[in-house]
Amino acid sequence: MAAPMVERGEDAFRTLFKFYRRKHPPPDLSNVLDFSKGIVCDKVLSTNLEVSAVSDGEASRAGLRPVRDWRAFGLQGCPGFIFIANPFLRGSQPHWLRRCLKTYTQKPNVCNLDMHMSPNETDDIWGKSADTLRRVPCGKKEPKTLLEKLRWVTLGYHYNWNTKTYSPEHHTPFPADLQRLSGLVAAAAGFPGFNAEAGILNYYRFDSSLGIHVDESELDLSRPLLSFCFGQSAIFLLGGPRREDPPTAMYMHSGDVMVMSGQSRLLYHAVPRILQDPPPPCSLGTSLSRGQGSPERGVSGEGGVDGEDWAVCSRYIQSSRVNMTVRQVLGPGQSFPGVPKGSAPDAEGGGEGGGQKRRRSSSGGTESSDT
Ligand SMILES: O=C(O)CCC(=O)C(=O)O
Ligand SMILES: [Fe+2]
Repeated sequence: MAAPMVERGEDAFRTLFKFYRRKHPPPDLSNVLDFSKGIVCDKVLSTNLEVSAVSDGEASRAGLRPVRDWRAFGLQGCPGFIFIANPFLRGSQPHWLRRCLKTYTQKPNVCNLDMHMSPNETDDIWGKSADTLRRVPCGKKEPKTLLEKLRWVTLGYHYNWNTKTYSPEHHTPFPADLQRLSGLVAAAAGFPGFNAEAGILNYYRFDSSLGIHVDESELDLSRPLLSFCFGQSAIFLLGGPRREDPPTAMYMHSGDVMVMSGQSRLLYHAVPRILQDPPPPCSLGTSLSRGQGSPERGVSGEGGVDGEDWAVCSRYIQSSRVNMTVRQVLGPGQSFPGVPKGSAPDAEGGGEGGGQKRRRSSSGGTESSDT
């Protein structure tokens, strides 16, 4: 069945969300835009980047190709929306994926499991899951590991899913490497001086989705929102400024990056589906693999992902998708209401000191039918 005709009407977004989420019969994906194929229709526009804003060396140290080689697109009717089709160097996605699974899951970062488990139980999610993930063959029924139960992690200014706010009291250092990566992508997109202050990492399984929402909790909405995806492909729906506006459906493949800025910063969006069999070209098989036989491209001197860690990452990602959204919360010189200027905590985070429905419930994050 073809995608339903979307009308400007109350339920246009909801109708398409349900259409793409449906399992039986599987939805017709022929209307889903695939930026990895380039400019395939007049809705897709080419976008110029600030090629000289990022040196090749800086890009390479963050695991990115030279900016002149990035393929960036815009969308008719969505000014400020930039889709960058996998700008990562071959072999650098495993590095970032391992950061999402092994490092950013550590305290003092906050995750959904903290809502109903003791700090002791959630203090080493990777360590408590790795052996099982390495050992148990795919398809074998075993109790879920903590990594498989993980739905979201927050970084920097920790998003409060209940009040939908950030606060100066709940802040921990933002990971310096992710801050650098975000600064480079933002600069290439025309936003020099981007200061990554908050991150929401979403961990999706095949039955997860992220409900229709708009990200408006940041105090300075003139700064872009960046989104990085790893793992299984997903369908992303980008709507309009009103909740009921009909959305455009697009694939997000592993390595793809989105920048939501300008008018598109406040567009409604959702992730109705994670795809089990990504359509070709499947970026998982090529760009996310460590590239057998080829030298590993390390990032910032981190070196490659060793075999033991890769066994865990690759097993996990066979049935998962990880998305990082990075936000600047405060504008330059801005402070939280009631907090005198200059008293905000250090958001730079010199080290690693270190919530789908985004119908955000108390536990927030992605929703899946098994939680
Ligand atoms: O997973 C995605 O691609 C979207 C995530 C998102 O919209 C969010 O975290 O606000
Ligand atoms: Fe969002």
